[in-house]
Amino acid sequence: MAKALANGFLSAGLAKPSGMIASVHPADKVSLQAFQALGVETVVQNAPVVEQAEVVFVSVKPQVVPAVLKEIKPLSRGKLFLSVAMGITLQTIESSLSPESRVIRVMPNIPAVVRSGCSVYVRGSQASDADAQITQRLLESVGTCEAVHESQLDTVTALSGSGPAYVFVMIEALADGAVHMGMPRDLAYRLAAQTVLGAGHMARDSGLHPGQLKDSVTSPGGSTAAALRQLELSGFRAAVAGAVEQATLRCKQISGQK
Ligand SMILES: NC(=O)C1=CN([C@@H]2O[C@H](COP(=O)(O)OP(=O)(O)OC[C@H]3O[C@@H](n4cnc5c(N)ncnc54)[C@H](O)[C@@H]3O)[C@@H](O)[C@H]2O)C=CC1
Ligand SMILES: O=C(O)[C@@H]1CCC=N1
Repeated sequence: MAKALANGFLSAGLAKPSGMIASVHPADKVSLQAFQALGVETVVQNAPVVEQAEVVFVSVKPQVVPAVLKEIKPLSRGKLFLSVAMGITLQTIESSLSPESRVIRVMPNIPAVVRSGCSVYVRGSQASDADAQITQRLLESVGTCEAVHESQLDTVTALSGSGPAYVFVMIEALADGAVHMGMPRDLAYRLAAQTVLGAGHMARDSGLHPGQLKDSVTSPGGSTAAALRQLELSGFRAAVAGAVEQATLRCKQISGQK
């Protein structure tokens, strides 16, 4: 996620490679090379990052967050931390860093890499209006960004944080169906991806309910109606809604709420 954000900030012209520094696990050569390819200084300790940066993204796996916060606590005074870790609460982060640090929880998503992400954020107890503005500005440069209450964050994670994965599976499945019917795979992926993009655009911008948009595609007695019947028989809606529910529960499990 950090690489996607860095890439997005650079494409947006909001930051220069010389203005960023990234730390990676010493064994993680893939991340090392990815940040280096962006021209960003990359180190294998966290201290130089916290010492040099004013805004520090915490973008390690939730299980690694406690050890990283413990390590950087002595350096954290006066810094703004933006944590993208799922399931790690503001209370946990704030109590693990200097009381004079400021924390904001952010839930971005991976399309930030192409500046089509969507993010939400929640201000910690010490974060100022200026910190919220910095967060908003950074994340709006790579997509949409809005403030939410922390009680929404697990469900946001399950919907828009993880959501691109569900959509990628759908694109694969759409293409698989077309390939099964004899279409070349590259054409199938192009059409599937553009179909999702176009439908998403309409769902976002038309002001119409998704059900109305669905109806506009569904000619009486036609192919879409036949396809939709098959989706309903296969439990498509329940499968997708269930995925969001399961992901939310996993976030709560990680944060110790369940
Ligand atoms: N991948 C996604 O689409 C999204 C991920 N997130 C959050 O982002 C965080 C990172 O997830 P991913 O990027 O998917 O995982 P990842 O495994 O791709 O990245 C983790 C990064 O942490 C680094 N790392 C590991 N141990 C470290 C340590 N001790 N000190 C410094 N760096 C260390 C690794 O080198 C790697 O670059 C997670 O907390 C996740 O919940 C949030 C939204 C979306
Ligand atoms: O799978 C995960 O845990 C993270 C959180 C949201 C997207 N990826």
